[in-house]
Amino acid sequence: MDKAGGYGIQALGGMLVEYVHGDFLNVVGFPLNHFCKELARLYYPPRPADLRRVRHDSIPAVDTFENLSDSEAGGADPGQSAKGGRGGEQADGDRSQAPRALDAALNGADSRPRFPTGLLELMDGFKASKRGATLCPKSREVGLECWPRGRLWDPAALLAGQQVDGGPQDTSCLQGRPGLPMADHADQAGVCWGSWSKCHPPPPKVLFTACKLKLFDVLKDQGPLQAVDVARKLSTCAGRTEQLLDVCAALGLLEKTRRGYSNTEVATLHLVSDGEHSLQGVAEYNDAHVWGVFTRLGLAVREGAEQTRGALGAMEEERLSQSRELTLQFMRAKHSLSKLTAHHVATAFDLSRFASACDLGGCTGILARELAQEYPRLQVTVFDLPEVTELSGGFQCGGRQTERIRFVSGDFFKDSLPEADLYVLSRMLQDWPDDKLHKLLSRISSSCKPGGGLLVAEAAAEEEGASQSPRLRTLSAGQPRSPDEHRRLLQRHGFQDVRVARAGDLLCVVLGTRAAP
Ligand SMILES: C[S@@+](CC[C@H](N)C(=O)[O-])C[C@H]1O[C@@H](n2cnc3c(N)ncnc32)[C@H](O)[C@@H]1O
Repeated sequence: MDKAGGYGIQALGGMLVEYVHGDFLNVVGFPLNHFCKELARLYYPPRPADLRRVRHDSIPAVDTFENLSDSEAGGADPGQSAKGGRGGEQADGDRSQAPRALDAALNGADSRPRFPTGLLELMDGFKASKRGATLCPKSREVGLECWPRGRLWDPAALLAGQQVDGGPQDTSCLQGRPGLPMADHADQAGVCWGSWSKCHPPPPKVLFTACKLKLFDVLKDQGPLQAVDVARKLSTCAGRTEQLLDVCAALGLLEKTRRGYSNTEVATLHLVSDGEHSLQGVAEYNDAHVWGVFTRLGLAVREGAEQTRGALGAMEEERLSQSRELTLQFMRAKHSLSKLTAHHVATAFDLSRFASACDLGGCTGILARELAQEYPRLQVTVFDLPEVTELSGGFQCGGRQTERIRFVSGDFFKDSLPEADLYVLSRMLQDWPDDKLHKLLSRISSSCKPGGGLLVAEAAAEEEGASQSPRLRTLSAGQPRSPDEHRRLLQRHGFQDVRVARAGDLLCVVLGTRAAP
């Protein structure tokens, strides 16, 4: 009986406690959070990237930590965390960030999941691939232990009309669309799909189909379930559903035990449609608008990438004005991906010297929100096409930092750019053909004041000289660039002191400072 209440909340006695309102550690008896905040005010804080999440196994409900932060965000947001941190180059440091960074670590706010590289490669895996690769990319990170077979995508072999191991011929059985063999999608150059077997549908398509059927939602709420029960709930064919479930299990998206199928961690986190970190939007968009383009690989090679893009009807952005539903689908895809990367981009460098930023093509404003959250003095403008900004309201989730974010409609090729100390281009450059890319960069360069900055975040391509996988880009008129190519691009447009950082597995972030003209 050495405890005030007769038991220790940090030990077995924690079982008696339903929830804690406030600071768990205060209840334990030592206000460690407060103590550390005070320490952080005295000393320079560690970078978020260097912090490890503090775990207390004896804490009865981890949720009790969620709202401890008195940081700018007004509480813990599962979207903010310390996994990324000022990732690349040494930031100069900003003392005003100190309590926040430490709060985040101590308060368990670093609940951002590890970057699901394997899953995204699975979703995007059909766009380009490594020749002869087994496509088992870093799969352990996300639980994608193995793919059904090796050498799934080999563009060179496809073009040569050779057979490719383990590929699908017909996914229609899984989609309930009888008699629509993949051969129907074969492009005009005669790309041979014939060797894909019905038992080994293309992994991305399996994933898209499972998402579309809401398979992961059903298992989240009611799993583990036997195949026949899943089929009943989805109103699908029992035999085909079992095959779909088995392939999902082989891909590491589901677990199969005697009790039935259940979601793996990666599925729970990223494939359940209402999850905070759901990538359903990406799956939905890729399935509806990207998959079909890949099947026109031969046309792309014969007539050029822009032709292939043209096969969709128009450039992606031009099509946005054609349908509100398409625009929303596009925004959902960018939004869900950006949620995973925005923090890495915002913290790749210390941007605290800038008072204002403009995210060009900022879409739903996820990066703007992260920037405003990370830099308490920063005013952020999201600049995007009118059809996008008009729908952006549906993606906002409040928070104090939104007062410092505004949305401006316009076309960055025609309209004057909003004034800002820092211009941001996230995932904007690699899809544009060179002429448009240079036009955009030169407009930014003219608007940017000396001493101002340009921050570019793009999917990281291999460094020049590294052994590069052969690529066939079927979708885009642009091209991925290596960090050095980005550096030269910015220098060419009047930016100096260009620094490069890696942000997560996916992105390369580049920051340049506008030289005096
Ligand atoms: C590939 S998305 C990138 C979205 C976001 N930056 C991200 O990192 O997820 C391209 C964005 O640029 C916008 N965009 C395309 N052309 C534009 C233009 N001419 N003027 C303004 N925004 C444009 C699109 O509406 C879209 O939101």
